[in-house]
Amino acid sequence: MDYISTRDSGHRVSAAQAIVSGLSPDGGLFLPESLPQFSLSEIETMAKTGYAGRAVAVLSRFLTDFSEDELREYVSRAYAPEKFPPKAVAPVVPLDENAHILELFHGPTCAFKDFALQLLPFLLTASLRKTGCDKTVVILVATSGDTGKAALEGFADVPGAKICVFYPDGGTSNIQRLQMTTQAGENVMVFAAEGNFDDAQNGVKRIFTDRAYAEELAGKGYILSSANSINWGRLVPQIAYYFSAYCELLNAGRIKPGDPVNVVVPTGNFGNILAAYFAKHCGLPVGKLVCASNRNNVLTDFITTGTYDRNRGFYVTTSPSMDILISSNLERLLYLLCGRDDKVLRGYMEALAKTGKYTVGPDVLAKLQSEFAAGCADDAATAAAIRDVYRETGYLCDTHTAVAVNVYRDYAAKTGDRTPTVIASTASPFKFANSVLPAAFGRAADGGDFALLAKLAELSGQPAPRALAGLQDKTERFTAKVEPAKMKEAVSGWLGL
Ligand SMILES: N[C@@H](CCOP(=O)(O)O)C(=O)O
Repeated sequence: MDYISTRDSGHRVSAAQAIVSGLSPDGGLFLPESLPQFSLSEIETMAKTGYAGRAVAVLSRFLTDFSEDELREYVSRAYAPEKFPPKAVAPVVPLDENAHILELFHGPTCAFKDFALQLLPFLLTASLRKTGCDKTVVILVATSGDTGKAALEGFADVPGAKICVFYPDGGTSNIQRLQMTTQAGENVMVFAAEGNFDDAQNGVKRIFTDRAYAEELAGKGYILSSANSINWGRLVPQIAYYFSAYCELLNAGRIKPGDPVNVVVPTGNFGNILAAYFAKHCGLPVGKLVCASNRNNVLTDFITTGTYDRNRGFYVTTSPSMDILISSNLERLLYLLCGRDDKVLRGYMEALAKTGKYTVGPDVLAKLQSEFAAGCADDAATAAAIRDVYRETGYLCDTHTAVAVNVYRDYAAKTGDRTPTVIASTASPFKFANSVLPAAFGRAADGGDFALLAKLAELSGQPAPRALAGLQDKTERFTAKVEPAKMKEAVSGWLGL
């Protein structure tokens, strides 16, 4: 199967080439030329296997230049028992009669990003081989909190790879920051970028599309790639866990084969919900896709009105991984909704770059609204959702998941939709103990990060993940700051150019 750039439908590459490049040189994102279809009986067969079997079944239909044996090996290493709990890689926990939490935070860095970023190093190094590239791959990452650590963990000391992460200075939780700044590995670098996530992401995209810089790097034996969800290799492993969630519901007798489920996703860069959209369009019985945002509610407004307008205040919230106003993956959805018309898509993206806004036509808006619902929750509503869910069910959710629960409850109340629902839980509550502790238990968030972790463990009766509690014994290695305009120079300096 070939992959096509959203900004030039004539630009076709193999899966391996798409994974190596990350972003298309024209600035577009790669998409499969068509979507593989899964029948109900194939989904029922998947339900009889474990997580690895489901992941291989999905990946092999998208990554057709990889053999099933290769994929099986990569998947078994990525989701090995020392990284994810073997019987509960992506468990589904009932919240009430209709709602279920898909827990995606049991990997090494306690966030859903591990599903893709434990696998991407295998996919990327194999893709370099398949494309005959003998250069060292330099992975640039912009993060609002979770991707950065997951990417560092995945790529640390991977031969033939170097990784550099930019996080917004002051824009992540302190635990998220420490996860990154204490990262071990000879091939890793972390910078605090001045400004917000959008500034960091724009800076990284500028570097990717700087052809002269790519040539300069090539001359020194380097090639750039991305571990953000602009890279197709980041997105495709996420499609697998929506199939897995459906299988879990079937196995638990919560649904019958063919029953539709709604999916609610807290999202900033639109990658996680887009993975659910792809699962739906590959044949998974999904009804509504509910897009949940925090106070940075540019996506809520877009889905409600058809106008995407990033000209608004940027807020630092208690769900920092979603503090984003330029949602990269929306470009992929728009391309599909406008019938793969690259000219129309380029028009939207040019308007976004020049004016910070665009409005889609009524046909695109109608298609969008037929599949997506949207809502948002500010920090107070998020805290109230954590408190209510904990009091009602004993379930402790993190701030991002709480945004989704709040939006789901609003959606269900407004529409009366009682379809069985999967709510993606994207991070461990312990990553955000400073917000979760006061919300769930009414305790003041004082005493330092690790005292808060310990208190949350004590009051909830759940152990704090070792990967987080262990941070207190680690030394911070990375303290450098950089202006977004100087990110390229920072990369060059780190590479010793
Ligand atoms: N929420 C992300 C922001 C980057 O998104 P990605 O899906 O492109 O990696 C984060 O936690 O960094």
